[in-house]
Amino acid sequence: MAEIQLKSLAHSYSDKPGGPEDYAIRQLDHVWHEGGAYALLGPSGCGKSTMLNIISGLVQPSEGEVLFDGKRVNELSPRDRNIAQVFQFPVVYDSMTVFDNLAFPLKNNKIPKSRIKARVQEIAEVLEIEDKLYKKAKNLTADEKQKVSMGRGLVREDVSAILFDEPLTVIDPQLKWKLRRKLKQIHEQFDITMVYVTHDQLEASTFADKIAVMYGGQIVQFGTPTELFEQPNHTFVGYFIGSPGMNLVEVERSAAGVRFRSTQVDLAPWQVELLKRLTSKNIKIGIRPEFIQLSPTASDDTYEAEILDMEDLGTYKIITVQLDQQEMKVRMNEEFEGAIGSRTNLSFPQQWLKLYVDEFLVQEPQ
Ligand SMILES: Nc1ncnc2c1ncn2[C@@H]1O[C@H](COP(=O)(O)OP(=O)(O)OP(=O)(O)O)[C@@H](O)[C@H]1O
Repeated sequence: MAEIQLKSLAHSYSDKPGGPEDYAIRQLDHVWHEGGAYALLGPSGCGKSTMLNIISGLVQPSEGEVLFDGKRVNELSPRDRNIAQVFQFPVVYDSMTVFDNLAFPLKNNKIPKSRIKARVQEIAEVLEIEDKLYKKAKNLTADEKQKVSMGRGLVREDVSAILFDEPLTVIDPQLKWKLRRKLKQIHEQFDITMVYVTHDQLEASTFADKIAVMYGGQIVQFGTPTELFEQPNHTFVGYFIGSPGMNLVEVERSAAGVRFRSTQVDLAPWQVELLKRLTSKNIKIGIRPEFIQLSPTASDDTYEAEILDMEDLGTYKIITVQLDQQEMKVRMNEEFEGAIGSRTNLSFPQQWLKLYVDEFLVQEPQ
């Protein structure tokens, strides 16, 4: 097991990178602590696979250092880094039995035969493939093959970390949740540093204790699922996490806060104060659909809006409202009654109204 530290890391696939847009990873510092269960979450092309490949040694970073337990490993080959990597598609030797596939990494490391047998048996039991041990891998289903791929990573006791690159892509939807739970159990049992790459927020939050959200080659937030939901540090996190994502509205400065068109939105005094000190005109307010309140009656702190649409999702409803030409989503419980085309009154509880300048959250001074 190891702590993995990325120090001033950047990577461009181009020999002569011009601007930041030529970088798959833009200057970042990050630590994956020993024994943690982490997810690396982000949209296609944001640099997730590049980061995993840099950690495992398949890609040499153009700038910066990779440290395992404080020691630089940039010059070490993938084999010498002792990292197991599980890819989207199973990597198994079809002509070998499941036993031989699982034993392969151990035979390579010259582990005694009796130990290999015991360890392969243990891992096969954990993955529930012990009845397949003497079958040829080519006769397995896609998800069984992927279990073997995972097993090949888990079987080595000296492994520093296991990196999973969208490992459930080829798995049947019904089996996905089962395998995800299995991975979680494996983490608890073996206490190995695990980094799980996905673009699916549900997969990320069921597997990981902490999630790194990646966007445009940068980690824009590293936090627990609750932190990412309640306190998104970047507009992208607000938009990407949640279903639907955060309502984000472009605004301008005003005396007591901000405004869009003729709608004045008061902010907390500390937010007004900090906004005065910043010069950027790229200002947004953000509020999650779960935190907007709707009421049939108007009061001093409500805004009159129109209900444009209602989507009944069984246990809750997603209401689309329009306030001063601005559409917003509101999540209400199933009892909510309202008619499309009717008026309603919105309020934005101050604790959940976030302010973003240049896409980053303006944080309350401690
Ligand atoms: N071998 C390569 N040569 C050149 N550019 C590459 C190479 N691999 C990736 N890229 C580019 O680097 C950027 C990051 O890609 P990367 O595969 O790391 O993202 P990702 O988040 O893993 O995406 P996906 O989920 O689609 O795999 C993308 O713009 C991609 O086109």
